[in-house]
Amino acid sequence: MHPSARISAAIEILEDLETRRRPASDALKDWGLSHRFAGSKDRAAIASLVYDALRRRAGARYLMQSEAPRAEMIGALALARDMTADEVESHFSGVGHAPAPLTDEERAHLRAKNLADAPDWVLGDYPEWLAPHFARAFGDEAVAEGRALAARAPLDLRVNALKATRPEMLAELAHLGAQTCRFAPFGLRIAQGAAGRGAALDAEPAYARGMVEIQDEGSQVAAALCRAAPGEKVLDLCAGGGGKTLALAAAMDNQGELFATDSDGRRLTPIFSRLERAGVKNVTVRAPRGKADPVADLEGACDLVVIDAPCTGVGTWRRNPDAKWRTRPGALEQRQAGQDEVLRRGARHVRPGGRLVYVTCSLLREENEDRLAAFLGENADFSCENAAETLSRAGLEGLDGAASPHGPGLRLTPARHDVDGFFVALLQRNG
Ligand SMILES: C[S@@+](CC[C@H](N)C(=O)[O-])C[C@H]1O[C@@H](n2cnc3c(N)ncnc32)[C@H](O)[C@@H]1O
Repeated sequence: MHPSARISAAIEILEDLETRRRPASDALKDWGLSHRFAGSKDRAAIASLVYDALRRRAGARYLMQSEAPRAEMIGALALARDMTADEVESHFSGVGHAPAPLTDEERAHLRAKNLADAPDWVLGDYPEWLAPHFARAFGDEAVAEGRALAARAPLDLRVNALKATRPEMLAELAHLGAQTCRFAPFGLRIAQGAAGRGAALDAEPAYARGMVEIQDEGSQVAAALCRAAPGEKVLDLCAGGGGKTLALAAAMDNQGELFATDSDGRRLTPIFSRLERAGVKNVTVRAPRGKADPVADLEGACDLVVIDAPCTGVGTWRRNPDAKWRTRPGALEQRQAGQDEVLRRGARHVRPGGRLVYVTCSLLREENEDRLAAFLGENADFSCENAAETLSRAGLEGLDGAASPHGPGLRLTPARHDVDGFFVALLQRNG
């Protein structure tokens, strides 16, 4: 397909999102099914255009003074792709499958490119309703953090220490431009290609054999901060598809016991094949059965309980820009209640002297420091390590600027650390 025809297709998909209010991945899939002539390169390029438009939706709408999908696309080409007004116009020729030429009004807004008086939520490209929450979390850095969350993410891999070493995998994946990550001890990073095209990892033998896993560097650091050690009894209470479980098992060198469960059994489905592929032997998956607690026997018995809590996922917007517009204000309150509940549940399974780790991929205080403070207020037998202690115990002293300014706990952000946003707090149950 001609690049202009891809832009037309992306506008069509943005219109579909607007009218049917459904996830971008569903709309893209349906578009592919009904346009079978489009090859994989076309589909990837169209998806990248749609996601770029979602990343810069607030800025594009403000720039173009319109919420129309076509205006979003024009604005996004200027803001996310740095196209000049002439370049944008060259795609909107109306010839063949290209979108119709710009109207005088569209041309005027595009050429003025005026964001000078835009509010912070437009400059940072986050939903208006989140503006007070961003200001509360980041103060003067709200725009910078929003902008970093609106950027494209690189592809991060974790070398599976059960099967390979980082130097081996660095050499194995050199042709993809792999580099060592800045903070994660087993991390490799592969930059995105032009126009957001990622590396074809599925075709790599190292990936097929479980020597590397896809995992954002922030998530890898969160797992490393847990200090899971060989021989320990560990519970991963919100294991989902097993991203953290695999990292914890590798840190334990397959020794000791690691229990993985989740309140939603369907979410555990991918974990079985992932464990197999990664050569993990010390994990027992406990899927929920009816109302019975599948880990009731572990109460008061675990050296370490990891709570990778359900959250709004604000920290993952770089990879999932659709989510920032789909999350509604009510979701935040709902998440907070879920987080309090899962913290209470997790605490019961920690042995005296054991550790409880609270992790979210959110950056909002309401889901992080506030939940931690509420938990500590109700549970005098737990105390929270300070950030410097947590970093030095995990051998991650180099992680500058990670101490949360709002209380104990650590905050990794895309603007400061160039990783997905995460919050991590290490709690100790007094002996
Ligand atoms: C952030 S996701 C987990 C991601 C996963 N740990 C990973 O690294 O791939 C949060 C998970 O918590 C689960 N969850 C929500 N409430 C829960 C509860 N009360 N007990 C256990 N799991 C819960 C959700 O079903 C969801 O799968």
